[in-house]
Amino acid sequence: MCRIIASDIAVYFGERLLFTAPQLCFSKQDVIFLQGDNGSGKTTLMKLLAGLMPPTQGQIRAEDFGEISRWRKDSLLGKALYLHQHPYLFEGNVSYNLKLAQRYSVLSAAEQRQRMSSAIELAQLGDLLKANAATLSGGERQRLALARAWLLKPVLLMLDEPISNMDKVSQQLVFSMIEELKNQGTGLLLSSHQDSELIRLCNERWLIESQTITTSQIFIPGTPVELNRHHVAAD
Ligand SMILES: Nc1ncnc2c1ncn2[C@@H]1O[C@H](COP(=O)(O)OP(=O)(O)OP(=O)(O)O)[C@@H](O)[C@H]1O
Repeated sequence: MCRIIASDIAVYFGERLLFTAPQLCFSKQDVIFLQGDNGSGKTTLMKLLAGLMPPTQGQIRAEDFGEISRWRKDSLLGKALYLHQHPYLFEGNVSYNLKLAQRYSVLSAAEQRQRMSSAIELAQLGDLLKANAATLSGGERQRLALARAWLLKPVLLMLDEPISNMDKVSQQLVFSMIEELKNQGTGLLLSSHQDSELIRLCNERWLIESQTITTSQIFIPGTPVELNRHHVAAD
């Protein structure tokens, strides 16, 4: 099963310890709620798992992804997609942003077409296709960014505060897209600095508190619990 495993990691900025974590495992089909106060290190953890920065101590490795490309062979880059809470959009209109993202898709042409129309419908971007991305509201930007990720059908996706600062309508649209990604088997890591509706979708919680990351199961009534799913064979 595709997964990213962090072992005995610690992150320091200068002398300051941000957090430590003995063992974290983020697998396809996991839906994890990452909770911690502002400044506790949620974004930093996502950057580590995306391979955008290394931990100060410890090791992070990817398993079972196959070879994406030669230059990425030993790298975490490109394995878990990370969406920043203030997403970067390309200069141009909404349609251009979607088409540019699709260039990186490895799906068949038919599936790409199908995902493009479902992305536009689910994110309700139909009336905005010709709008300049720079003029979009915060909620519309988030919806466009999630639609771009949707096009790629990622194995693992990390969403940083995906429904913060959104009105109810945008929250509901994003919530539905996340739920749909979950149903399709995408592994999700969803961060929030507060209690959130998102936790209803999750089967695990990672909590950053007192500079330590702890993990616990979230038991959803009526859902079978898969035993030993977090057992990681020692190297
Ligand atoms: N490159 C860096 N150098 C020094 N300090 C940093 C660096 N990156 C992050 N920090 C600090 O680490 C802390 C954690 O930042 P991070 O963005 O990971 O927190 P967060 O939990 O995502 O916060 P929020 O909920 O406010 O988004 C902050 O105090 C931040 O200023």
